[in-house]
Amino acid sequence: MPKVLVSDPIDQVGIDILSQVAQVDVKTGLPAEELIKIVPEYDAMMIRSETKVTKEIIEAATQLKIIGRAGVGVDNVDVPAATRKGIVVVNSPEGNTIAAAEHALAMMLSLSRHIPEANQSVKNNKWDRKRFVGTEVYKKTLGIVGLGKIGSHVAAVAKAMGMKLLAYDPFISIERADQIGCRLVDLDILFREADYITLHIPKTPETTHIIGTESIAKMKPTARIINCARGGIIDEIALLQALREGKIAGAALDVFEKEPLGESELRSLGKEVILTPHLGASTAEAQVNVAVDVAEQIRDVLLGLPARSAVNIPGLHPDALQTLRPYLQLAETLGNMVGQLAGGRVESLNIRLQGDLANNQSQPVVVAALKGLLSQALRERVNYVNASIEAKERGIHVIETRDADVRDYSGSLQLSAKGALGEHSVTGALLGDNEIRITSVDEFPVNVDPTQHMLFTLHRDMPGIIGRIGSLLGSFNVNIASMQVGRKIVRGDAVMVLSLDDPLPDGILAEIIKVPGIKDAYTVTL
Ligand SMILES: NC(=O)C1=CN([C@@H]2O[C@H](COP(=O)(O)OP(=O)(O)OC[C@H]3O[C@@H](n4cnc5c(N)ncnc54)[C@H](O)[C@@H]3O)[C@@H](O)[C@H]2O)C=CC1
Ligand SMILES: O=C(O)CCC(=O)C(=O)O
Repeated sequence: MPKVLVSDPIDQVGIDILSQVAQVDVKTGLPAEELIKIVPEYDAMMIRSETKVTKEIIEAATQLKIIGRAGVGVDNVDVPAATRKGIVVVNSPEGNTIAAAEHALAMMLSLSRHIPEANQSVKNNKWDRKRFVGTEVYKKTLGIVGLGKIGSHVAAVAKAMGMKLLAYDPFISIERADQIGCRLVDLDILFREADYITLHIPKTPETTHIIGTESIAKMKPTARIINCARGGIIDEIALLQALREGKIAGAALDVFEKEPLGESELRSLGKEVILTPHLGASTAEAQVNVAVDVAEQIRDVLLGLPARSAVNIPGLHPDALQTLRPYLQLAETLGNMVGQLAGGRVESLNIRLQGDLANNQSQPVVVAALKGLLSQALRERVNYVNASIEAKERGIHVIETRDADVRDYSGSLQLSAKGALGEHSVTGALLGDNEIRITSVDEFPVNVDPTQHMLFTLHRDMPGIIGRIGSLLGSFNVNIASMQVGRKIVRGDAVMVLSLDDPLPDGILAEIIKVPGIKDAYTVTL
């Protein structure tokens, strides 16, 4: 039975799902050294934000297949290291959207009405109403940085509260922002005009310290900042100084440059600052959502099924995946075949997606072709996660072309690879029952059912040649299952594709090439 390590607190519903297929060990709060020691035992890890899955932990893992992050941000996982090792990283992109958005809105209202301090004051037996006069959010301007899932929900609620909405998101269209009721502006305008600024972006090199001394200098002295996204998007030292000097009116932070927040002068500030311990996703509903979402994906991957929200392989809706699955098999077979025809050391792979395959959902087909191409060299080390990165590291130049007008079959795929034995191409399609057919080799039309052992020849189309090859194979006790010849003109060049019941013995290729009229011969083993 596979083993799953749950190293952060996860809702029981997730543990129950995993327990159907695996032994589940819940060990929370382990130091990194302990994780490095025990990770070789595990096939899967399930985490929230506390566990940092570092390169060292990933390198120590010997059978880890999947890391499941019960939440959105995967910045606590070294995704490139996982990818290189072929480990799938999955998350729950939507499970805590509402929780995080509501936390940001709660922070905004709490800042406006000083709720945490007022509450503390009453609990301290005071009745101080003057100190806690607040401001309304109605008709104020909210600047939303990052108009994705959480930012959009914040926008919808803020709009209902009568706020004016500005947004900055370089990856969102004006039409989408219009639909949400936001005016898309550049960051400079947002900083200058907003009364409240709420951050809903991932932490990346571009977004690190996007709020710092320079940006704060552009803000209104009445501005309030809310960060329920990631620590480090705000420069905490610059923020502290700005709050002390009254350059802005307040800040509400759920996330910090270092978590848990250690010694920090932010703690010493008054009602202008609200701090929560990374609670954005901490609602009962969100924790059930993310636990189910991620546990189901871990279960599926352990059962050999694809994950629906992998961050390091092309994601696909399950329905789309169902349609694409036979094409993935086709692409892998063709990739494997063309890699062998090209003789390894492939420099370039041209992938031509034709007919229905020319749509944008077919990216995984490209990955499958690369997986097939590299499978001779890397065997089980290559998978859907690391195929693209392995191809890149080997310097394989991948060119994709899409042609929806080629309609010989509903969808077909042509791969051309240039390697040690020159440039070769194979085209394949699926028959009605999803059976794979090779429909051309080096542009010569054929109709071949690929089998484990195959022989390809390039020869002159002339009488007697097929018989000679047949006799030669017979003399080596190799049984021919089927044979196909493809030619463009009579007595010109032709290809012969033989499916064999037996592997070709050593030395036979050299004999085949000696047959008069044979120009080249290749073996392929699938
Ligand atoms: N405090 C908490 O507990 C939680 C925090 N989060 C964090 O909230 C953030 C947003 O999450 P979602 O809305 O689900 O993600 P999302 O992917 O739906 O949205 C992120 C948006 O940021 C935009 N973006 C990316 N780079 C940008 C840049 N340089 N400038 C401006 N916009 C940029 C993207 O175009 C996208 O629209 C993530 O960092 C996530 O980790 C999410 C859930 C809970
Ligand atoms: O697991 C948590 O509570 C943190 C959630 C979070 O930050 C995220 O989903 O990105």
